[in-house]
Amino acid sequence: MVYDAFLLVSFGGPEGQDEVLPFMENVTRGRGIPRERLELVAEHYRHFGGVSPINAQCRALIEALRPELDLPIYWGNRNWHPFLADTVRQMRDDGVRRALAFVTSPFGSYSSCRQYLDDIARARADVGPDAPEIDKIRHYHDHPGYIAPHADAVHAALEALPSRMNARLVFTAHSIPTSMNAASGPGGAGRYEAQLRETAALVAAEAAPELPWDLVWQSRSGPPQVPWLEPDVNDHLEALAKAGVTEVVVSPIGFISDHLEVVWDLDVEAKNTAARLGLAYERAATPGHDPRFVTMIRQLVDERVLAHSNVRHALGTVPTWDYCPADCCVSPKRA
Ligand SMILES: CC1=C(CCC(=O)O)c2cc3nc(cc4[nH]c(cc5[nH]c(cc1n2)c(C)c5CCC(=O)O)c(CCC(=O)O)c4C)C(CCC(=O)O)=C3C
Ligand SMILES: [Fe+2]
Repeated sequence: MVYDAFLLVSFGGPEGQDEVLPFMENVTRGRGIPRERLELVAEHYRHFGGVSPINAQCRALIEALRPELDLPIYWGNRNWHPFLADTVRQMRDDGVRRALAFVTSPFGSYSSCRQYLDDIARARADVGPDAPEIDKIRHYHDHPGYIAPHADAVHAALEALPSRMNARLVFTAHSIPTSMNAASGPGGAGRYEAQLRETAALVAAEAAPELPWDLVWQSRSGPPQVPWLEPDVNDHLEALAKAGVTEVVVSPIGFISDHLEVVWDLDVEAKNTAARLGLAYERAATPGHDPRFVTMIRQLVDERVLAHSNVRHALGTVPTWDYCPADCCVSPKRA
């Protein structure tokens, strides 16, 4: 396949206090999120001057990608500037015909896959019939370029624990409604949790095969009567402390960078929970723009450009696919 541009697609985040509420409204539009939850999360952004770290992280990733890619690089977000529709319009004006899109989430599910596909489709429709074709790069939950930086980070965090006695690895990812998890993957195969479990197993095997580990969930939203994936990381820390664990490494394997859900929900909230319980706590880093992660993106581009080469880096067995079928990761509201 011939591509004439690379497109980074991300979540977006506010970059000042006056941008927090309009951003939050974009995120939650039509998603049934209670007003109190919205205000609570807005407060988290306010602690950082209303500036989410995510846009700077996207800019750093783009700079790291420039020497690796032979294609012009564009960037568009779901929820904040630069908005995807503006970027796709610019691509059209620049004469781009067919672009390859990399999404800043490695996993399936409506929130982490299909919603991005819908965003791309809507942006193209906004631009009109001469909008470029845009193909999304596959999931990369078990790519060596995703596993290795996480594993090194877990290793470094373990080294920072006071003794490594009675220590436990806690992997965490964004919680989603259980119905959304069930609808993840072709035919609704619960792929979100399955992929995350595989990522966790691979990172644990590479970083600390001798240690027990768990996969837990964070940043739950939505109305209380809707079931989301559990246990929550804070509840899990309580259970571990009760069971005699004294030291934990928390590894956010669900995320590629230290965005707000990492620097607030883990570095402030979960850390406070651990302190209250007397647990030694280290949070492992995310890939960010680690050179191996950047190389991974180049390899994923090559994989699609040289479709005949048949090289498909993967350490696990949960399959990945290039084009999501129509029944893949559908919104549970519409399912
Ligand atoms: C699976 C998943 C990922 C990982 C995949 C991916 O990376 O895409 C993710 C990432 C992110 N989520 C983010 C921020 C928010 N997510 C929210 C709300 C929600 N997230 C959900 C799921 C996910 N979210 C869901 C099911 C909701 C409920 C609303 C709905 O059904 O859609 C809300 C509203 C308040 C609240 O309800 O918490 C905010 C502000 C940011 C930016 C952080 C920054 O600014 O640094 C990032 C990277
Ligand atoms: Fe999908």
